[in-house]
Amino acid sequence: MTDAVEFLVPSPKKAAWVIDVAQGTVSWSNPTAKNRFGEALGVSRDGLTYIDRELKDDLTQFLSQSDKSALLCFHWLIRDVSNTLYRCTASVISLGENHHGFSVEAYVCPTEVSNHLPRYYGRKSLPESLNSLIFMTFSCDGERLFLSRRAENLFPAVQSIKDLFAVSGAASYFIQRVKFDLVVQQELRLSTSDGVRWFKLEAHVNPDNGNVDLFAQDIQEVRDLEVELYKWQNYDELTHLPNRHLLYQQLEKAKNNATKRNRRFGLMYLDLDGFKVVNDTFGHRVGDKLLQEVANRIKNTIPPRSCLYRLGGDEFVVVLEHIQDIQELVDIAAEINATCEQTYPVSEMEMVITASIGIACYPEHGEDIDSLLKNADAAMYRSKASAHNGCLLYDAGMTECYSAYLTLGGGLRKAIEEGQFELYYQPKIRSTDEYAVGAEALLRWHHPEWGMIPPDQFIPVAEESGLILPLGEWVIRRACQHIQEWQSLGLPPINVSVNLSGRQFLQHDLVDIVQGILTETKIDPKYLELELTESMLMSDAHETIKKLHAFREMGIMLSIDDFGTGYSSLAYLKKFPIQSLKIDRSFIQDLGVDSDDDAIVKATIAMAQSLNLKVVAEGVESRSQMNLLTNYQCQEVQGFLFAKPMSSTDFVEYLNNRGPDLEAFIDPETL
Ligand SMILES: Nc1nc2c(ncn2[C@@H]2O[C@H](COP(=O)(O)O[C@H]3[C@@H](O)[C@H](n4cnc5c(=O)[nH]c(N)nc54)O[C@@H]3COP(=O)(O)O)[C@@H](O)[C@H]2O)c(=O)[nH]1
Repeated sequence: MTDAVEFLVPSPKKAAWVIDVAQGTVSWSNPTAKNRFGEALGVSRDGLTYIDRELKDDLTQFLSQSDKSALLCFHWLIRDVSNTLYRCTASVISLGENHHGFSVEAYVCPTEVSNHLPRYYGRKSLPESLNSLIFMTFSCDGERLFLSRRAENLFPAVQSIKDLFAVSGAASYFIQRVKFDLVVQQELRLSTSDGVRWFKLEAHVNPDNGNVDLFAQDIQEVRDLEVELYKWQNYDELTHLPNRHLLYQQLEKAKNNATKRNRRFGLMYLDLDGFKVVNDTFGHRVGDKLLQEVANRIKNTIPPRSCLYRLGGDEFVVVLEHIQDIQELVDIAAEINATCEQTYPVSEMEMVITASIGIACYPEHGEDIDSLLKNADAAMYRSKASAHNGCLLYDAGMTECYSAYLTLGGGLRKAIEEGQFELYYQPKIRSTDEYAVGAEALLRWHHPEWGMIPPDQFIPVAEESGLILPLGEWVIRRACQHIQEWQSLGLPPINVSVNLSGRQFLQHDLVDIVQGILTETKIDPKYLELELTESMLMSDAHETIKKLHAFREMGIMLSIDDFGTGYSSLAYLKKFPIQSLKIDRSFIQDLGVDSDDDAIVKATIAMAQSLNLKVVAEGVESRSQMNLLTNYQCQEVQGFLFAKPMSSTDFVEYLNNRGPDLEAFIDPETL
């Protein structure tokens, strides 16, 4: 190696070699070049490394045409042993008298550049392909020397390299790095004539003249896609709230902070009460709108520095850091409950929805994220089971109860197959003579291990899983079989009502199923009554009315259950072919105590009578309630004052004692 060559080689880390053009050989190469490029430098023969024939011809031609005293460069592409593309920059050097060669260095080459870079660009005008790239040259002081056509269009006002950058701090840092490292790749925001955009920059200091060659690749679209992808992975599309993925990340951070600083943080699990019914009856569009409204309301209720997440469906989680004591969490949850239950104007309706909340606090209720979430969920479930629109703080006893809930779904399927269900009957009492003139069929599950499970607990699970369809069909069939059995025992033929669930009512072949059961059990349809809820009627009104008329044409009685708790008004009910309505027991509870309830009950009875509807009051527990209802001219009552729900056998006995005389029997349809 000559002294000149040694002087030219900048750093042992950089691949560098020398080409003797006349011989067509690599006359010297440093270890980096040998290791990195191996045979790509040239083919070894007789102790010499011969360069590619075509390259030799090009270099020879280049030498013959150029002024060898000028610092000219020649460029070509080469791949290293791992197939990475490099750009070779060769400068003319003297290898002796009238004997010239090239000193070569290689730089990693961005793919886009590699596709366009011509074999030679020296100092001649840039070829078309390079003009379509964003390529710029600046002097070592940062002054603009050259801009390709595309760069010119994007950065027309650029005089100095600094003018390119959207953030001046980023400019100084980038320029410093280029001066120090000579080759820099970085993604930065540049100010273009189209506004600020993201670019991938690759800058090289040209070893021949110290100028900075800058290739820029517009990656704004890639960045936009990355942002979209991030949003898609971490945010809920409907409510724009962060999702489960971000929740786990924040919980980990909250836990680490709390552990380090010996602090608490709280977690609330929220689930909307009866949201499924809203979806089933009003459709998903209304359901979605309601979810957005609820999410906004909760977000505006929780304190700053807490965050609301949507887990999916109607489930939300609130994470509250910097909590002083657990009572603070309970107070915030109560506040959420209070704001949630205010009406929501959705699709020209005033909708009501409440939330059940379970609370867990770190570290008291779990030392890891999964346990905390599980325990808050268990508390939420417990809260929902005891009353809607409530909140409960986790305690250890809830876990057992919760696992029972989770296994209910699997148990239900088996229970249907193994006949663990039974229908109980609660009499409906005629106010004038207090005889039982009807009954409501109420489902009971005798679980082999857990004993009697109340319907409030398993009906929602059955709805969720779809098992309500076979179960609901079983209920109608069993009730009709009992009606038939009781009549064959010579008892007065009374009317029996069966509860329909929302999902069951939407079943497309429900009318056919009921018709099939009536044919099978041979009972007169007028003794069967279907109890619907207000929300069921609000769904697809046209389909609903069609279905209700089909039932009426069959002779089946129709009634509205839990009247007053839903969305409809008596005037609205006029549209439907129903015969009776049942005032919800929440209005009966405080009769004679809360004058508002008295007023509502009185007005409902009066209006129902004017519409020719029979009124049944449910949940009558005391004589004073009964007296008031009789005064208000309520035709029928149902409640523990007279009888709790009982098995069919007990009901037969009850009817024998309390049922109307056959001779004095009044046909329910005439009531
Ligand atoms: N889709 C179906 N739903 C059903 C079916 N069977 C029952 N259910 C629904 O489950 C809810 C709870 O029912 P249950 O535990 O049977 O409670 C009923 C009565 O026991 C109770 N009741 C009656 N009188 C009183 C009283 O004086 N006080 C008091 N605290 N409770 C009383 O009310 C329930 C009957 O309510 P309702 O149906 O609104 O008339 C309940 O919503 C059932 O509808 C089924 O087969 N399918």
